[in-house]
Amino acid sequence: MTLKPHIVLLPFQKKSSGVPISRIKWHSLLSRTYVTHVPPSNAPQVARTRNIGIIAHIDAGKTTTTERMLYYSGYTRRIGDVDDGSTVTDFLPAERARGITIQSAAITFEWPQKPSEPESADLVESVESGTEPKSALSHHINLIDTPGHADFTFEVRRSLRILDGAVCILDGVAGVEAQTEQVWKQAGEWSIPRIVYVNKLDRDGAAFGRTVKEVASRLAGWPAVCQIPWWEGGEGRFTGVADVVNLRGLLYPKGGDGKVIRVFTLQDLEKANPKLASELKRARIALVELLSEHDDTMVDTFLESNEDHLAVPAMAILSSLRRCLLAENNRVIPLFAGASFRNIGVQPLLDATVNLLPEPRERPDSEISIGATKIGLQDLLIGKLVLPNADSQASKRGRKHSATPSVPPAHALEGCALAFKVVNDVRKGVLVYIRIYSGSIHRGALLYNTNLNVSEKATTLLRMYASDSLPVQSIEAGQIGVIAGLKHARTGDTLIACYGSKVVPPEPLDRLQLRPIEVPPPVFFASIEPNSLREEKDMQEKLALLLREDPSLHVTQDEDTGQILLSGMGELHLEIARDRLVNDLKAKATMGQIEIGYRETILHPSEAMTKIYDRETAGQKGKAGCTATMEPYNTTESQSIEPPPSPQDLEAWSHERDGNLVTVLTPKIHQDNTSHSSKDALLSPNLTLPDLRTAYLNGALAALSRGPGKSYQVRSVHVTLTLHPPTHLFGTESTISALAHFATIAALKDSASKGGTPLMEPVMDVTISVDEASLGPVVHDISSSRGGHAIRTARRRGDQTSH
Ligand SMILES: Nc1nc2c(ncn2[C@@H]2O[C@H](COP(=O)(O)OP(=O)(O)OP(=O)(O)O)[C@@H](O)[C@H]2O)c(=O)[nH]1
Repeated sequence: MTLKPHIVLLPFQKKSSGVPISRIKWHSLLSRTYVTHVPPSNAPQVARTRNIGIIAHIDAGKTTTTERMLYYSGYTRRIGDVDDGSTVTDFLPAERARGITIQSAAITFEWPQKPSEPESADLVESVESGTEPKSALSHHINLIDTPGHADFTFEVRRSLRILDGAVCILDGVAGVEAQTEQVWKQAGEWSIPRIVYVNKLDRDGAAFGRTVKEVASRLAGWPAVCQIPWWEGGEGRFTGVADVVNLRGLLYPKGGDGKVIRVFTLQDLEKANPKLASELKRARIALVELLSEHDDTMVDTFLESNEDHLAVPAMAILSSLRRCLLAENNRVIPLFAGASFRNIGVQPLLDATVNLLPEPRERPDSEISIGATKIGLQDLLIGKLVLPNADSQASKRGRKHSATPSVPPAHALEGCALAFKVVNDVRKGVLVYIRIYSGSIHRGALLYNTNLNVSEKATTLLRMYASDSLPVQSIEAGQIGVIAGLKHARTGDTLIACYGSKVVPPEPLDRLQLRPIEVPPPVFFASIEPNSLREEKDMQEKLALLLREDPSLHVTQDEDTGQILLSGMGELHLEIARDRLVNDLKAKATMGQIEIGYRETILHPSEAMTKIYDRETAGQKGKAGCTATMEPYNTTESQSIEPPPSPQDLEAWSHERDGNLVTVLTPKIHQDNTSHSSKDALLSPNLTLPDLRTAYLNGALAALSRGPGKSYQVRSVHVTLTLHPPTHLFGTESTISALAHFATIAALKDSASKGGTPLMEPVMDVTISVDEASLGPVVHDISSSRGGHAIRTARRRGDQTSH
């Protein structure tokens, strides 16, 4: 089979050296005319959609690469520059001022550019039958540019969960860096297929071979080298790439914008640059060998090609790479080369994202939860879920328990989306970025927020092009879009649309939540004060908006001083939050010094402290009680800690949160709501056992949020709350929660009276990678001036750095 590249080779030109060189314009095929037409479709097809993220260490060149992508796709007419603050994606003033990406920006563009003439049916058929690469047809790319700084890890995680694939950019000089390993691991947690782009190969000290080795050792995979760098004269200037899949050289004329590329076939290359040609052949052999180890079809193709590595068709290699990349537990990492700043290598990278990374339907079913039940969304839609009624909220709403299990009315679900980002736009107001996981969301649809239990109307739907937007009528499954004007939705909320615009979806769809992201506890805080009393309300509103945008920020109020405290993940995180609040949202407020979020703990176990509530409220008799005991709890040994031994008729339930363990002990409740020791109904009719546990847990957590010493959060304690029938009966959820709160505070005070509440400061385990020569000074610096301890130094395999 001969591979027809989706580029037109212009007639050979003879250079003075006599070497034939073909000259192409990337995607110039798009100007061809065709006879048969595909009917135009308004909704972009899911198969032609890629939801792609760019992940990397800070400064690896994510924004620079994104700017080139936008330029080559025709979205921008000039190339934006990070260094003069003229990029499209880093559009926040703070991002432009600092030259770093803070918020992920979602941008949509077409790659290759949509042709002026409709695509021919022949071409579509060739792509569908696998004789032409997918990149021969225009695709809809939703690109998320993510921040690289460690303080914005949460922002990266939030973007990662909605991606179908990712491009990991490496700095060709620095290689695989600490944050690269981190984000790589995080992307792995969501099983996101990833390709690697080695950038900055134009810089002095760039080492492609070493970077490939680091990909193998530090990202724990098998690098499938799809391109090798083309250095002028073998070691000089970086001038292009040799394409291992298609066996050709792509030379970028110096100083150009990268749109014109000279293509060399292998035969051309053998004459023009024999060294590169032989490297290219060796790389091809290695690629075919690697794929054969992971993909049986490649073994067959290799045998059919008379065991000639060079004769294996390019399309077979592309398909094999794709199969490996999409396989469960994949370890093959396709690797590309370039220098985005010099406009080298970006178009082939775009082709690779289309050809290798999956479309939304090729991803595993998205995990959802309905109460404590976890299931795939598609499984829910095809009726695989049967919920036991104990888990249902029926009892909460005063409905009687029913013996028959309930099947969720999945057919009522019109659309299900995740709000993955909230941004306040100066002109357009609050924009909520959503990814649709099922069905579609139409303009005017009533959306039920299952996290907040509120409904709101999607009056305006938009497709975003960085800071520009285009109104649309609907957003379909697999797509990313924006809803403007929502008043409540926060980052991470699940939004549900039901047929018939029901205000509350039928049970249990009202509790359907797409897998949430754990928000890590904050470690730094600062006070925020309005400049005058009149500004307080406005500041509070703007803080609320900031929290909708970024759930890793927390706002609390000191009960004694009334001071408002803003806490976050790091100093930079809080500084940026202040910039957003004061400069962008124009709140008239001042932020105090950034301080460390200490924690309080206890040293001794407490006595059992019981609190009883026995009173008539609104004509109803109520009686409830709770006993709390507390003991030190070592989180590092949490695996080995078992729930405390409980008497035979008691049942233990434990929950760990922010380094504390809360155990709730209740009698074993029989089906008829009685227990072993009593024939009376144990729980009031409006209360289920899960409700009771949640109420206890909330009460205990509220008590632990403020220590008795210096009002810092309490950590490393184990609270045990016990419900004793028949004393502790008939409370409502809020009285039970309040009792658990008071009982826990009493236990905390009792422990504190025995040995005080020592303060704990956050300690981080940090891995520092340095070259061997700098090891001594760095260790000295850490221990002498920064009070740190180097726990271990080790040499990375196959690399000159120690950590
Ligand atoms: N020499 C060279 N410099 C590059 C290249 N790509 C990016 N840079 C420079 O590297 C610096 C960082 O580039 P960015 O694109 O902002 O990197 P980033 O990964 O988006 O950075 P953050 O958003 O802060 O995480 C800028 O000064 C770029 O001009 C390249 O291919 N070659």
